[in-house]
Amino acid sequence: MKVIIAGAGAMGSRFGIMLHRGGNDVTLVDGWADHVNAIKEHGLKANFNGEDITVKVPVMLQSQIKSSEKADLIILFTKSMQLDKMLQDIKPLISDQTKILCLLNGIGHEDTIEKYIPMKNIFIGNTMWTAGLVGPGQVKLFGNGSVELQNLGKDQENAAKDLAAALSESGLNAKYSDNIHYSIYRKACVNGTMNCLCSILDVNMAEFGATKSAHDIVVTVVNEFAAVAKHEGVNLDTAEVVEHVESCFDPETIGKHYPSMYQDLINNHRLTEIDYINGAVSRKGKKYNIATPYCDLLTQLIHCKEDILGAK
Ligand SMILES: NC(=O)C1=CN([C@@H]2O[C@H](COP(=O)(O)OP(=O)(O)OC[C@H]3O[C@@H](n4cnc5c(N)ncnc54)[C@H](OP(=O)(O)O)[C@@H]3O)[C@@H](O)[C@H]2O)C=CC1
Ligand SMILES: CC(C)(CO)C(=O)C(=O)O
Repeated sequence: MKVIIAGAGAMGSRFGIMLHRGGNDVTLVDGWADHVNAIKEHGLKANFNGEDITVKVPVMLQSQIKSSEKADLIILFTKSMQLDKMLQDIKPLISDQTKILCLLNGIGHEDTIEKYIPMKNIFIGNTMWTAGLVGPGQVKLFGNGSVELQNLGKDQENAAKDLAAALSESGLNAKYSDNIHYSIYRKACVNGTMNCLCSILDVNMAEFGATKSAHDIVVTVVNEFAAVAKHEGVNLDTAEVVEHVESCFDPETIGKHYPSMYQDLINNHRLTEIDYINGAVSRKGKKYNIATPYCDLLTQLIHCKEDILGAK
């Protein structure tokens, strides 16, 4: 399968490496010139579960895509703020058969994708895999994960199941979901707690989980997400979602991970995806007349931190 990874940062590199090792024809596309040049020159370097590996894969700078062979599958892995621009830039790689799979964190990305891609070719989902960028051309990958996905287009259920099976052949542990909007809200609850709180408190997920207030904060934030989701026809089982969120505290699995928002804001002084996570719940809360005080405050605190750190 010819796979393009559109957004080859930490997660795009993980998926690129795993799909390449699984025998697929993988090309990376990214907008960060130093990263692209490092991969071109030295290959993509990864510490993969403790083993140092180098993977030689083709890589293209997003601004320099001309015409090329069309992809069977494009996996979108930009940050939320970069998604629209990436979709504009990868047009030459898309045929009317190309499947587009979006695995970004956050709520509502289908609204952006639908502007560029016919519904029948759109697949959305989320992932519990983790990854960290060490520097240009270099990533650190540890732990296990999973992917859930579903088709947005009618009559594409078998295509979605085939796609999940193809990802699983490369070890990505992907499953078809028959209610992906539930799964996306459930994952957004993980990000709506872990990402902002670890960034504000300067801790990893296990360290946050070990605090006395962690459980109460998680329950309150999950309840705010659930109240908003209900207005959109998604009925979250809040007890199960809290349990799912708190499974991230385990230092034996992914607890030692610093969430992607921490990597952006604290390590790299980059703007965050907060407006697509807690910020999206705040906005929807106002629209539906639902109070979301924790999401409002967490969004404001992350924006304060962006200002303090001069994030760009
Ligand atoms: N990291 C994780 O563990 C997880 C992340 N996700 C989600 O996956 C999506 C992709 O996230 P992730 O892979 O972490 O993104 P990264 O921050 O690793 O990469 C995204 C893009 O940001 C730019 N960039 C990143 N770091 C730098 C830097 N230091 N200097 C200059 N540019 C930089 C690059 O593109 P450009 O130059 O075009 O800006 C890069 O392609 C997000 O929606 C995220 O929430 C989901 C699960 C886990
Ligand atoms: C790993 C996880 C689940 C932590 O919130 C994540 O999605 C991220 O880092 O953005």
